[in-house]
Amino acid sequence: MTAQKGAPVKVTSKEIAQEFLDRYDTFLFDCDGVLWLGSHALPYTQEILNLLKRLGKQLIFVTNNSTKSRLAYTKKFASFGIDVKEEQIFTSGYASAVYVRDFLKLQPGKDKVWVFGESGIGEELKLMGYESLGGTDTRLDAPFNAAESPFLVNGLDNDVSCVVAGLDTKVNYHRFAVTLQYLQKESVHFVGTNVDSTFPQKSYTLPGAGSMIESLAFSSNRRPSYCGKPNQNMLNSIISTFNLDRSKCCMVGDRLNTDMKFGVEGGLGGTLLVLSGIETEERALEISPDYPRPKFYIDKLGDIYTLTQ
Ligand SMILES: C[C@H](OP(=O)(O)O)C(=O)O
Ligand SMILES: [Mg+2]
Repeated sequence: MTAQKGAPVKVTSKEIAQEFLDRYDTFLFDCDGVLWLGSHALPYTQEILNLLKRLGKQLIFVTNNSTKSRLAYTKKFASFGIDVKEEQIFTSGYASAVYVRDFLKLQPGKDKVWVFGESGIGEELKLMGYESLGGTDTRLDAPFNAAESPFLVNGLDNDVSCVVAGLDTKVNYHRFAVTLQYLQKESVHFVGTNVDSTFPQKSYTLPGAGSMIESLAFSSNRRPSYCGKPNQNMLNSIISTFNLDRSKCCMVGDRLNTDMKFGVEGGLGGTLLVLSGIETEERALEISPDYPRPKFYIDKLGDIYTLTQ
């Protein structure tokens, strides 16, 4: 891993903030912990994004949160008064559906996908022509009983060729039990949306997708192919889609082992760690073999707006 040369620089003055803005043409933004915490927008999120638009910067949003589709995320942005097009948004659910289509090359109309997760996964798969089972099916909310589960009493669906697992805030033993049956079939691929151990909210840090996917990995004794950050397939497709100059791009995120690793391993011109989500200043400054240090860091993204006005 290419370590970020030199100690991270904290953005605390107008001069540093302006120099930071002038360096890059494109900003790739993580969402949870950077722009918002759950349903609460972080301070000056709308203002800083509008400032960047006025400066002619390109904005791309890259979230490991697979619970919503790209289209659903445009509605979340709109609820905060921010106009974002679907094409600007990349989720780990979308990256997983691309992996199913382009890497596993499953056949729509023939190969089905069992989903452990929320609507964002099934909706992206559906847009690519795949039928998915499980996911938000409310029959999974019932307490698990092997003799009564509609997913087991008639046997597993033999057309299921892949499991895609992500964050599921309605997680229960029924979902784990049926998903494990599919994972016990060697012919069924195991795809994980993202490795995040936790999920930042306004007042709490909650279990993240990785904590659920790793539970499935442990019980099935199988390793998932993770598709979200820091997987470089997602960054490579973003770079080629928008024909970007990596040296003029900056990744902005709140997590060292996903967002900062994604940017540094992707050879981007810079990284900005925000301390409004998962990480602390101590962790931003420590040298670790597991993740790179950011080039810049800041208490919260909106400080760039307040420092430069
Ligand atoms: C935390 C992560 O989302 P992100 O921070 O990548 O938007 C997730 O929701 O699992
Ligand atoms: Mg985040």
